[in-house]
Formats: sequence, structure tokens, C-alpha cells
Amino acid sequence: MRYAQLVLGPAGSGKSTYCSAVQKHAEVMNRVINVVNMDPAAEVFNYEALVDVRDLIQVDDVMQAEDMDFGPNGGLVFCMEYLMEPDGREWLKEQLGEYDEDCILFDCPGQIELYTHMDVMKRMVLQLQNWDFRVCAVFVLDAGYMVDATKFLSGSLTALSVMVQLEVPHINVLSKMDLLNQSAREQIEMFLEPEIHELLASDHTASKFNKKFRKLTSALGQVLEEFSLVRYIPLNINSEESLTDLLIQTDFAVQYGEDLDVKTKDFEYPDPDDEREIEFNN
Ligand SMILES: Nc1nc2c(ncn2[C@@H]2O[C@H](COP(=O)(O)OP(=O)(O)OP(=O)(O)O)[C@@H](O)[C@H]2O)c(=O)[nH]1
Ligand SMILES: [Mg+2]
Repeated sequence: MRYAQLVLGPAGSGKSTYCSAVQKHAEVMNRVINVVNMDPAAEVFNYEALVDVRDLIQVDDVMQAEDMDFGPNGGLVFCMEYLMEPDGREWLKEQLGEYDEDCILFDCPGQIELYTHMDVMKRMVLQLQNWDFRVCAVFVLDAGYMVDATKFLSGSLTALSVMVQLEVPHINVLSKMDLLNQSAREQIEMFLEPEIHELLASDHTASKFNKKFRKLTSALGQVLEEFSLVRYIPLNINSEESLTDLLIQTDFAVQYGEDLDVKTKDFEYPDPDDEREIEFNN
């Protein structure tokens, strides 16, 4: 069994930073967590990549290819589709190797449409499961954008559409907590165990438009609340404790360690002769 986190979220929300922070944190705990750069347009990242998709294909090359006429977004979609074609899949499989108990973070591109309404990421999930990975999604949202009710609702709906699309255990992370001041941090607390009804009612910025759509907003809020669909874990990358808490949650989501516990040093493998005896007896 192997373990994978698909690290997703809007552009600039802190996906690559999350990956490098988790990788470094794991090192301190004597654990190896690998990172794969899945962004064919990435320029810089601070982690040591096990696999870099740019070695296979780069958005710039696709955009410059004469027989294709792509802009940056179309180019990116082309690259991701290519990765899920037989040649791309073969390449990725070989690069990932076959190491049991491997933990891998997949640092994905920030174009949200890749996982809200296209199916390329869903295919990626199925492919990884096919290669024996237990997969979870880690959806990274910038805490700074979540301090008022309407943004919270819009972020939550995006998270929800990813959850519905990918159908794997899902964890929402509020990144950049270190950048918030005390009062913003307190305000965020409210969103961690949200009484969405109250939140929406307390939104005094109601414009004419908002008033008209208040019923809709409130109904959406109710859905999120009643089904406990969207929960957030705050992350302060400067705090080892915060990273530990989050790692516990992501380990739990992929059931990391459950199989390890069974194989303690006293574990005795069944004697093959015994099995044969049982067969004879039957
Ligand atoms: N202070 C602070 N800065 C952060 C944190 N996370 C990300 N940043 C900064 O935010 C910017 C974007 O972070 P990235 O990790 O590159 O974001 P990303 O989601 O990978 O971005 P794309 O791959 O372009 O979609 C960088 O300048 C980071 O240094 C954080 O937790 N704290
Ligand atoms: Mg990135």
C-alpha cells in the first residue's frame, strides 16, 4: 500500500509552500515524505521533488508549438491531459517507482477548473488508486480570503465541488495563518466550527444584490451546515505543533500507519506447512 495527497487549491493559495513545509517537518520526525511537482508551468518551489512533471512536458513548449494554438490555460489543460494519456501515464508510473509504504504529496497546478468541472484530476485519482495508492485531497485556501461570510461561502462551495468531483477523503486547510493579526485570527475561529446561519445573518455588507439573493445564500449555508460537509484546519507553517496536527489528520484520511501497526516486531507469519495441513484436513 502507498499513500498520496493531492494538494489542490486556487492559484497562490500556498500549495507548494505546504508541500515543502510538510516535507521538512517529516524529516525532523525521521519520516520520508516525497513531493511530486505536477505543475507543468511551475517556476520555483522550495522542496526536493521526487518527480518533476516538467521533465515530461512544459507549458511554454506547448504554447510555442507551431501546430497548436494554446494560451497559458489551454496549454496547461493540454499538458495535464497528456499526462493521463498512455505515454504520460507510463512515464509517471516509472518515475514514481514501486516503493511500499511510500508517502507522496502531489503539488498540483492552481487552475481551479482542472478539478471543479474537468475530469482530468478524477482520472489521476483513479490511476493512482490503480497503482495501489490510498488517495486523499488536501484543499488549500488562503485564510486571508476567508475572513468574511460571503468569501467563506464561496470558498466552501469551491471546496465542496472538488469533494463531489474527486470522491476521496478530503481535508481543507486554511493556509497563511501566520500572516493574520490577532483580531483576524479570532474572527477565523468562528469559521472553524461555523454556525453558518448566524454568520450569514451577521454579514452587514449586504448590497441590494445580496439582499435579493439572501434566501439562496442562506439555503446554501444550510446545506453546508446540516451535512457538515466543509470543515477547515488552520495551518501556521511556522509552528511544528500546527504541522503535527495537520499530519495526523492527513494520515488518518489515508489510514497511514494502520497496516504498519499490525506488523510489529513480534508478528509471526503463518507457517506454510500449517496451511497445507488445513487444506488436507478439509
Ligand atoms: N507567510 C506565509 N506565506 C505563505 C504561506 N503559504 C504561502 N505563502 C506565500 O504565498 C505565495 C504563494 O505561495 P505558493 O506556495 O507558491 O502558492 P501555490 O498555491 O503553490 O501557487 P500556484 O502554484 O502558483 O498556484 C508565496 O509568496 C509564498 O511564500 C504561509 O503559510 N505563510
Ligand atoms: Mg505552486
